[in-house]
Amino acid sequence: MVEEKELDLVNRGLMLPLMEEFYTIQGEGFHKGTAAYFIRVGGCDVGCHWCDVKESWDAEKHPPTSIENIVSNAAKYSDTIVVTGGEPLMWNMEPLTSGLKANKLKTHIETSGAYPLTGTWDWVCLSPKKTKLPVSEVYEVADELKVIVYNRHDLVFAEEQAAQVNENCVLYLQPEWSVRDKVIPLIVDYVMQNPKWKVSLQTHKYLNIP
Ligand SMILES: C[S@@+](CC[C@H](N)C(=O)[O-])C[C@H]1O[C@@H](n2cnc3c(N)ncnc32)[C@H](O)[C@@H]1O
Ligand SMILES: Nc1nc2[nH]cc(C(=O)O)c2c(=O)[nH]1
Ligand code: SF4
Ligand SMILES: [Mg+2]
Repeated sequence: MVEEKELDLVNRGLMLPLMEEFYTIQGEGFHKGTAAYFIRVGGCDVGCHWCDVKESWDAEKHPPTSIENIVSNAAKYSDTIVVTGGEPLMWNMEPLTSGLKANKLKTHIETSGAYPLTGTWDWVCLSPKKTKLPVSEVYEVADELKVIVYNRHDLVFAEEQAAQVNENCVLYLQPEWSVRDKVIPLIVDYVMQNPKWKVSLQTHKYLNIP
């Protein structure tokens, strides 16, 4: 019975399968270098073969946690909260972001955009994936587009995705970590030839922080 009730609360976004939460420095994209509290929500079915957090995929491995607990923890650490996963938009983000906003916290999301947008966001980082493309409403609100480059074709994909975001969206190419030595030269050349793009690195991995 308890489990059924929890399932209902998770389905409504009042509890979330919480994988981990940690205070660190945003390593990637527009807000790189900014201290932020990360909330990593379990569950993802997008299936990127190079995903650096595959342990997040199975939501059932992560304990349903009440958003009151998540919010009160977050508020102790930072005024900037990054919600990531897993794919956070698999869940109803409205209760979590309402709670964060009630505490005057800035809400940022890292998402593949593969599910409809829920929640209230100060910053949306859209990282689209070929295996499960973003829904149109996420292209409309994205503040930054961050395309992961694993091979040359990802530069073609990046342009296709850039054609769909709003005009104020900041454009980033980020090397896939395991092939960084091979793709960084491609990205550097491409950005110099196409300066509407910027380079994003996973700087937390160079800094040896979470
Ligand atoms: C783990 S994902 C979680 C959020 C969401 N599922 C998404 O993909 O945007 C967080 C960010 O890390 C990026 N990422 C994941 N694995 C990576 C890797 N091996 N190299 C570079 N970036 C990676 C994703 O593209 C995304 O921008
Ligand atoms: N420091 C740090 N910055 C990040 N930016 C996006 C991350 C993510 O996994 O969503 C991430 C992460 O895992 N750590
Ligand atoms: S969408 Fe994000 S969490 Fe899901 S597999 Fe891809 S990188 Fe990993
Ligand atoms: Mg990460």
